[in-house]
Amino acid sequence: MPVSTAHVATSRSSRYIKQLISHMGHKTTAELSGDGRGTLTFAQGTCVLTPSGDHLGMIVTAGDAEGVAGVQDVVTRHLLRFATQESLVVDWTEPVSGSSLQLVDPVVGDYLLDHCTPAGDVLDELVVKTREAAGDASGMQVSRDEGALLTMLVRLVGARHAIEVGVFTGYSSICIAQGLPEDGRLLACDVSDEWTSIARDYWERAGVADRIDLKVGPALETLRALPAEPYVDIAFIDADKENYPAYYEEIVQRLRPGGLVVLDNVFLGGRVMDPAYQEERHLAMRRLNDLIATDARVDSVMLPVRDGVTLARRR
Ligand SMILES: C[S@@+](CC[C@H](N)C(=O)[O-])C[C@H]1O[C@@H](n2cnc3c(N)ncnc32)[C@H](O)[C@@H]1O
Repeated sequence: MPVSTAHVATSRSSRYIKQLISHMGHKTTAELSGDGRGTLTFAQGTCVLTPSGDHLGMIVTAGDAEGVAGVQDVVTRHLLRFATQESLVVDWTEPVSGSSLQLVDPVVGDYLLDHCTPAGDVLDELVVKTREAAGDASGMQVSRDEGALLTMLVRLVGARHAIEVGVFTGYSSICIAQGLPEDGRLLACDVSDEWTSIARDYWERAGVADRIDLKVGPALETLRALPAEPYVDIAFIDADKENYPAYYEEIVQRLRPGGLVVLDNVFLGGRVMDPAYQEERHLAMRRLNDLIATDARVDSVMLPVRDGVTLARRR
């Protein structure tokens, strides 16, 4: 389903959203949610309006490019009519389908892989081993730049207590553990004995096995059994997407002030922006991304690293 967005520079976004919702509510379905977002639903498609201090965010989706143009036209005309005290520039992006979004240009992707700290022999060998053992599923492994980012974040936070949800063959756990001090601990959660047996082998080879406690079983049960205290310095979530909101909730309440939760795949390959995708994992990720952006417990930023990485830092 084609999607198009516009960021309109203005300090009056909340006011415009209320005006649009109130005015268009006479002609179409118009809803204002508790966090100030507006949704206009037309026969051709929808427009979601998001308020911000310095701009109005708009996302239009429709069945085809013609429908997108129709919704853009109605919303733009009304918005410009309400903007009597300023001259707004409404510049829509070309419509693109969520599943065909090019999140990182391959040229940029290759260039940045060549410009971060080398991963080292053990991690390079683990990439090869994972490809042999897991075939197509090896795509679940974090990339070298994302691994370097994890090590960097662990060090920047000065972490001693880390949690990982989603171990697979252990690449990201090695990156996290390598950032910990000698007496640091990583609680690594996964349901698979098969994948984590490879992880154990490579943790040994990387010299970090003594810092990692592996817990095989549903991660939600493992997290719920942890002390309900703010002792966690950093957590990395990279497992079943349907459970992300529950993982986030269990972890955020255990983060110490300044502690960080890192969430992988928050774009779901671009599908999170495209309402044509309505499976449970799409709905869960959309819900969580919206929640984190307005969660008063954390400061957050979403990075276009690979498939999207959110950093949420406990206040
Ligand atoms: C995307 S992979 C993790 C990749 C890993 N971070 C890496 O860098 O190699 C997702 C992992 O989550 C695990 N997983 C899926 N559902 C789970 C659950 N309910 N609890 C714990 N782990 C789960 C899978 O077994 C899989 O190994």
